Amino acid sequence: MLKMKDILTPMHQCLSPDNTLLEAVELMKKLRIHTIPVTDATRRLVGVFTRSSLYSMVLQEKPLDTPIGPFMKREVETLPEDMSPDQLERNTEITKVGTGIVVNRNEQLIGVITQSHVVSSLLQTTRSLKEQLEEIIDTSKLGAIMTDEKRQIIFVNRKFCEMVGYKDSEILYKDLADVIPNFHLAEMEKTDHHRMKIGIYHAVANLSRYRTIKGDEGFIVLFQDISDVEKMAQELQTVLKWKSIVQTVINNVYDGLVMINESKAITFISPSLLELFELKEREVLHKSVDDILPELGLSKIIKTGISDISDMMEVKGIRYAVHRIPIYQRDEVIGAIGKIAFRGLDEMKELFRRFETSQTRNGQGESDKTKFAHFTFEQIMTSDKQMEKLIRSACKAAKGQSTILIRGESGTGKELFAHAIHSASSRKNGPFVTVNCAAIPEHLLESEFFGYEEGAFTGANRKGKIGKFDLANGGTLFLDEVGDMSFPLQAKLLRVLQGREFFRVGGTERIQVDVRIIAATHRPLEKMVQNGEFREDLYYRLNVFSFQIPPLRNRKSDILLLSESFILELNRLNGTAITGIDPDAQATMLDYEWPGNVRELRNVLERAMIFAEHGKIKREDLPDYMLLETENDSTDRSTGSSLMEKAEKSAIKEAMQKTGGNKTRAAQLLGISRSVLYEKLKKYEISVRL
Ligand SMILES: Nc1ncnc2c1ncn2[C@@H]1O[C@H](COP(=O)(O)OP(=O)(O)OP(=O)(O)O)[C@@H](O)[C@H]1O
Repeated sequence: MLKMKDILTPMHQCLSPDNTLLEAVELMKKLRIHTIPVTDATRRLVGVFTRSSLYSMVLQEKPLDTPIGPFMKREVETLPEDMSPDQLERNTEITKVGTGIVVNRNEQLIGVITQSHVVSSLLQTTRSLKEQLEEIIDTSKLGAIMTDEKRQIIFVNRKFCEMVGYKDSEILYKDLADVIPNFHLAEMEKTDHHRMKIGIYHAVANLSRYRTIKGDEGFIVLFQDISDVEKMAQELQTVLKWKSIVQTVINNVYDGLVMINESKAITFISPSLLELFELKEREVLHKSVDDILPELGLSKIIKTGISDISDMMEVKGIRYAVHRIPIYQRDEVIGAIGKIAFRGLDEMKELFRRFETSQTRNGQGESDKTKFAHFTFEQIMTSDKQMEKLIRSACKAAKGQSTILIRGESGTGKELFAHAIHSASSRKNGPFVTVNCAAIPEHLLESEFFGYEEGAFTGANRKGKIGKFDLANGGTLFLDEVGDMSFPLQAKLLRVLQGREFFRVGGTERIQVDVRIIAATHRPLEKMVQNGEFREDLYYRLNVFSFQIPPLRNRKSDILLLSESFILELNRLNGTAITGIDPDAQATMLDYEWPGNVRELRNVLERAMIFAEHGKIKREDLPDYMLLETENDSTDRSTGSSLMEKAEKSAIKEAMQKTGGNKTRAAQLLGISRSVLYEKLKKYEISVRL
């Protein structure tokens, strides 16, 4: 860029109009310029004495002492001294005069600018620009080459020489293809960036075209060395690999892990912990642990710097303990780790014990169980409208003294209802005694009900025994599986129900009792009455209030509601850490027919929870027969019932095999009652000797 101060020749000496021709020629010679400014006494410019002024004086043979005033040129092109470089450059391009006269604002002479000064200054600027550009290109991290129209290399920079391993003299004027054999112009032109290997370097090449002075087309190719980037990518891969290894280790070695920094912000949290507390990583990271998981009490470790173990705590029925450990750097606490244990807490038995004593367990021993009702209507969980109506009606019926008959498939909650009715009745403080009419051997049924007098039998029981009616005096007698009672006993029962009195086996004393009867059965009593298997009079005696509990398959919403509550209860009972059921498994459960109803649901969950151990129950944790049934069900619903029977048969066979033919245990395993198991064994002709 042209600058006034670089090209200006200051004029300390100049001419006045009175100076002679001789003085003018002498000054021209001395200053070696052809145009000399002429000023007045105040240095104001009045004209210029040029070579043409000199020629005309000589041609007119003016003597050497002639004053130059009349011969000087008066119209002078002047340049203001504060001209900007841009204006100066523009003026240089358009001016016709060889010497510019520079004046100040008062038209006083400052100096002159000659064309030769401008040219040499321009040359100098161009040269330094070229040098700067070459330096930039040469020190660039990009390899650069330039070819002429014949693909011959006419310029290379230092980085490119380094990449190809040649000196510039070995490359210049060589064909591009000879220097980089894998440089394929056609391919290069397809994309903006082309990855290629040059020597040991990984590079991205970028091609552009330019017009040579002759108007032909040459190329400029820039090569970006991405070896470092590649190396970084490889390192990143390794780091990522290690990250997943460490993550897997952390997830498996610890049940749950959370780390915080000195500002109590969460810096790491393991997936199992997120799942346990139903959190999302992005909502948790870098947030204060006091806001997200205050129950862990982790932040206090930052203050105390002393590690400790929490008491047993509980979330969603899953018990856990937190081992809080400070992280030290030199003597300073820079964070803390919370190690949460919730799987296999065997080693924490002591904590368990402490916890257990603070909880009231519902198992209170067999004898108590038979004497008191353990459930109330509040404990019957449902979100089903029909069930809710049923509960309301049963609640009302409970207030009276009438006999109540509860109907429903196996495992629907008939016994639960019986308990609840008793608990809601005026007899709630009296005994609640259960007799499973199907489980007592035929020949003992009578003595079970009515007891026997001392000496009625020989052997171990000769001391006598009071029967269930006696036991239930003042309370409720629950006759479960009443449809499975033998015909003769039905008559005896009817008599008691009518007269509220009976004789003990071997006794003569008439015993009177105040007992309310609640009976339950899954059997079709009406059909049995028709077939003469069940006494009609007993049927009417029992059927004063009758409640039909709908099967679980008809109250789908209860499947999930009950599951949720069973998971909580079973986590507590078995020390598992199940957080829920994943959507696939839920769909399977909703599809399934649940022949064993709520009892089967509980058993299926218990088994699945033991398989899954922690996290969510997955479809594969459910029993095979359920998967088989729901699979077949979804592929072909028209053959549903036969497939269900097939699945049921195989489940029963499996249970019988597993229990070595023990029907009580097999029925428990299947979640059905013994009498239902008998029926099914008969229906499917499954041999008891397996
Ligand atoms: N609505 C419910 N809410 C909570 N638990 C339930 C519910 N219904 C049933 N259960 C549970 O399911 C299991 C089976 O219930 P219950 O023994 O009362 O069924 P049942 O109809 O009497 O069976 P069976 O005819 O085989 O004797 C029990 O553990 C009971 O606590």
